[in-house]
Amino acid sequence: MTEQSRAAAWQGLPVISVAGLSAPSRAARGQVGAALHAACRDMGFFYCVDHGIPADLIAAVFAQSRAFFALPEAEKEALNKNRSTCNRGYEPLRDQTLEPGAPPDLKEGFYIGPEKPADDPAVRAGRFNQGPNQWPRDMPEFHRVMMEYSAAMTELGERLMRGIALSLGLDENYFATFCHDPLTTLRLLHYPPQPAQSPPGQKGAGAHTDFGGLTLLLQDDSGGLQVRAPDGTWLDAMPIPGSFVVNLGDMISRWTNNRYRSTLHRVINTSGHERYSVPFFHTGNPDQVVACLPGCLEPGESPLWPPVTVEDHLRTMYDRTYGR
Ligand SMILES: O=C(O)CCC(=O)C(=O)O
Ligand SMILES: [Fe+2]
Repeated sequence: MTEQSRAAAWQGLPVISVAGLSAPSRAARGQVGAALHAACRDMGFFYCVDHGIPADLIAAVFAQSRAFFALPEAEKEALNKNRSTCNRGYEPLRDQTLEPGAPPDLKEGFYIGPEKPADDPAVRAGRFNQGPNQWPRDMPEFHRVMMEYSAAMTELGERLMRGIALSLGLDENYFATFCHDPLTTLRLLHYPPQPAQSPPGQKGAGAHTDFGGLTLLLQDDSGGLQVRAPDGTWLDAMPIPGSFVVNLGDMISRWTNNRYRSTLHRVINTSGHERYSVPFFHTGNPDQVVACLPGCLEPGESPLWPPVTVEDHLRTMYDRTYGR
């Protein structure tokens, strides 16, 4: 690696206990809001602890994910997301290029979203990323575990968005329409060890920002996730057992005119073994128009981006990174 990197767990990425967000006391919730404010402004990334997601559910998600990626190639291919009208299912190795100009990403994945039947009005209208999932046939626990986890994570995403509202001095429910019937994506990822003789610039996931509202990431103990600090160095986001790495997506930077950051990050799996991670994207309601918040503009300052809907931004970014 030619670029400087350094350990971030205690040198840059804060660890935030979010237990207070569920407290009846407004002051306790406000304290979490203040911690979120500093983290979102400085880094756009933090470790989230005391989140209430059961450890056995997290362990079950990892176990099912490992079992899925160990299936014969033909069984995974039968669920290729090319067969889905809404980007659900299996994403083969090197399918996505997150970093423009870099080699395709050395990762394979599996996409799961809210289940909508083919006759749902949004699905009939061809709305982006909405529709039925594809499920592996001979993994009896897979569906239940993933749906239970998605439901718990959707709730955690909503809870954190209330904290973000507080952190911006807004009404706690400011993002309620954004959190209503949200697009969410549960993404299982598997990174093979990166071979020593790789093409220049090869990564597991090229440098990118996330597209939606919040990302809540589980990572195993391999390491390899790096976050770009404001001074341009790459920080290693070391695994902290029991935590989520939370980062803000493009919707929050657009809302706040970059007061809160949607920060570049990437993965390089130099651990020498398989790496598994599970990002959950709380992308938001597809119809939400995201435009610069009035409180985030100084007199004479202009918005950095025009208003956009969640759905339009997401479609643009999928097209860009999957080369369509
Ligand atoms: O695997 C990771 O640790 C990060 C994945 C990621 O950044 C993404 O899927 O957007
Ligand atoms: Fe990401």
